[in-house]
Amino acid sequence: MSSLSHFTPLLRKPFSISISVSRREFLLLLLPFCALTVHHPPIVDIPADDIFNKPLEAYETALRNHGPVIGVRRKGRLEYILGREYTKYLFADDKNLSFEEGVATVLNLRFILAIRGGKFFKDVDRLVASGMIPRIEGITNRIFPIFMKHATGLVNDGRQRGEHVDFFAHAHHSIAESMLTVVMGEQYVNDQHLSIIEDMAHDIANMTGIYQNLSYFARTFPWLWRIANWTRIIFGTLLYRYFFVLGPHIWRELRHNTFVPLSRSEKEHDSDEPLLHFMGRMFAREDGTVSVADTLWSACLVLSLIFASVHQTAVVAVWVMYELAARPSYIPAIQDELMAIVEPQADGTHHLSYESLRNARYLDSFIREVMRLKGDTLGVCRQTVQDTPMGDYVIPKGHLVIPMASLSHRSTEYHGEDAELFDGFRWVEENQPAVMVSPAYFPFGLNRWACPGRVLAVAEMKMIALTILSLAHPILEGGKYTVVDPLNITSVQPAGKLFLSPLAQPLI
Ligand code: HEM
Repeated sequence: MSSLSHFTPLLRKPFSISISVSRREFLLLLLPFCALTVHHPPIVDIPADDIFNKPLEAYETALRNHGPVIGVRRKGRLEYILGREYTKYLFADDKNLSFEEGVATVLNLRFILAIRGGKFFKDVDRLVASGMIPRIEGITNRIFPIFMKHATGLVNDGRQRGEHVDFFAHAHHSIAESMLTVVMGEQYVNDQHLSIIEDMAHDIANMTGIYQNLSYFARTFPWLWRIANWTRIIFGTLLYRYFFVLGPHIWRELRHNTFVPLSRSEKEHDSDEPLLHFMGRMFAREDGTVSVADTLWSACLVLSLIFASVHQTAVVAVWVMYELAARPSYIPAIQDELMAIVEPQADGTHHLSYESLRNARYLDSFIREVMRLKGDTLGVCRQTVQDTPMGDYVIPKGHLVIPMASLSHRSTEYHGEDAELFDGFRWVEENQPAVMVSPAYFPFGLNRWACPGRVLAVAEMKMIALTILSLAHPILEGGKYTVVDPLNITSVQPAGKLFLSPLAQPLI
């Protein structure tokens, strides 16, 4: 019997977080004294085919049969998977379970932790949380016309060709242009820069292994695949295009201007300031200049921001549009809502401000329901930085720990008896917007490291959906789509032929 097992009944009770965490700390103190008898979680062998083709059933069955903490080997790595009851501990315990270590491991970016005192994630977080989100009103005003322009082009294109549209390319392109505008300013938006941003977002997605599950070679020889992939991307897109083409502009903006350091600046919320100038203020020295090292670092931060913001939002926007097309009965209420919130302008055009997007409650609820039920399995993760007690077990240091999202997102204890049922408007009266995370709903993560860009992400998804619905009716061939990578729902868009049937009279 485990020497820790006499604590087990206590840990199984539904303690408040503060009590349970202190118990876990107590257990940690005991660890050195009972190191010889600690129990590691059972290692469960799940065939690779099941992991990649039906992960939800495979992992849920394994957790049901072997307990709520199990070890599973995937792509040559031993990972620990948690059932619903332990998920909240994972998010609460920032000391033992590191977000930065975990994400760096999963994205194949461990070297980033060794640079600049390991401040990479904190800097990106600050950029988004302080440089973008406080300016969300101004940002929305600047980028809404971009979404409207591309939606009009897409619907016209679909009509002229009489064919289905590439909705992922549309979402990716619109978001990339928006981000280029927000990060560098309107004057830098041109076809060449846009194609670099788009290719970079795509390549980094590739580099981090997002499409790895889809390739037999990558799944079977992960190390060889990583080396080949990295070499191609670093010497191709990254150096040749990003650093040599966009790099000089970033250099000029940061090195040829002087900035009032953020600590002294009075205009904290200048809504028209490109993010690059916010970076200038963030890294400005006392004399207002930005050092060479900080300029190069800023170029890297821009790169990671492009990846974090473009790819995933585009993928989830596809999920939302495909679900709307697959469930057309929800569309009239969302179109009515659009008519109620849209702001007619003096020049005859229509605008959607951040405030009006916030009032799109039916669409917001629909987005939340899509994100809850689209089938997330192993999405967010942490890595143990020391041996970490979890229930009856101790998870050894240096391993990824991943909550099984479906067990929380579809839990009847959290969401009621009809938890599995898709009810697109269930959140309208509940007052739980799509950005509000909890142990019951964490597609944007939870607690300290919850996605800092989720307010912008949801606003962009709303702009993408509403601009299309104002012009056309989305129809999926056969009324269905297929899930391409069931293990990577959030990062790989579903497949299906989407047609946009133009409305007789555009709504806006
Ligand atoms: C639908 C789109 C998006 C989804 C589903 C998403 C999801 C996530 C998730 C799950 C995490 C990790 C949270 C955790 O482990 O607790 C994360 C982190 C992060 N996200 Fe997002 N995200 C989205 C869009 C965005 C956008 C638009 C931005 C930037 C404007 C952004 C910036 C970041 C950053 C910088 C982090 C790192 C964590 C931090 O710095 O605190 N994300 N996101």
